Amino acid sequence: MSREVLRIATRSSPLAIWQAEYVQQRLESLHEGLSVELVRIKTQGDKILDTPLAKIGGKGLFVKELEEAIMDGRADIAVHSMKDVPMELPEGFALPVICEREDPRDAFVSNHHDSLSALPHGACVGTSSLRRQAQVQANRPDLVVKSLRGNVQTRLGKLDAGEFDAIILAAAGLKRLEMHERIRYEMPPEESLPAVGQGAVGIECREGDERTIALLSPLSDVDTWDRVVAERAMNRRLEGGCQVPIAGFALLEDDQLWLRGLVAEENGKQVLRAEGRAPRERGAELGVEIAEQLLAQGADVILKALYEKG
Ligand SMILES: NCc1[nH]cc(CCC(=O)O)c1CC(=O)O
Repeated sequence: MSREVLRIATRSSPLAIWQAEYVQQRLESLHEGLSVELVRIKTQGDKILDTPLAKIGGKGLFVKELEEAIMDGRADIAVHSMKDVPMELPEGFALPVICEREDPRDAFVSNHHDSLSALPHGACVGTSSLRRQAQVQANRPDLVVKSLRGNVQTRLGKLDAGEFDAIILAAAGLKRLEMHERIRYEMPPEESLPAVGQGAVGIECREGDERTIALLSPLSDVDTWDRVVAERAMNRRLEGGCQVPIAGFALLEDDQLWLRGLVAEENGKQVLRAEGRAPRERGAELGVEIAEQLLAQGADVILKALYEKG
């Protein structure tokens, strides 16, 4: 009997490879006789490193080229950071599984300073995320935020070379790559509300590919799913691309979802916040409700101004 094969399309950054290998190992240990292979793809988003992501088409860029590999038969599934997955999938694709979430918080990384509040006046912080930038500037208007792109290793290298006094990265990436010791502290959600889907890995496949969906389904984590559904419903209602200063973070407490949302001006001058609770099976409605609270406070004006600026 020939071995059954499943191919995973993945970006070729170390973090993407870690995530793909995690899915590979889980699938192979769950399904005896299944052989899982990685198809590494160097996406435009990984190649163009000198331009802010927002200017070259946003994070959707990371996802699209993996979808093409599924469509033309080079791969059966794609493994993504949920943070990078656009709110609407193209026709013909499904995202049936979200795996258990790693630490969703942002991490403060610095060689000389303990925290954001301990940074000297006028210090330089590296991040390319408008969401992180806005929250840094809201807390510390005196700091200078400079663009920082590249994979996790590249970003740490720039910090070590002295280009920044501190940088902010996803804690999940550092923990997965066994670089926990670089984290000075995990920023509490009150200080840096995480991005929608941060720390969660999702698996995409062809719509209607029931054989693949059946193989994947044991990897699904229902708590993560319910949380990310609420966060993404909020983002969808805000029509937020990924390159906008929007944060959304849900927790489960006794089967109740608690969703916090934020929309900000990138200079941090205006920060809108909303939060609410709902039974876990009503995450989609809760997301819409929090988005509407933000819109009523003026989120639409902030977001429109951003899109017009381009
Ligand atoms: N924007 C790129 C990206 N996409 C996912 C992660 C981290 C891992 C995750 O959120 O699951 C990162 C790096 C970062 O934000 O520092």
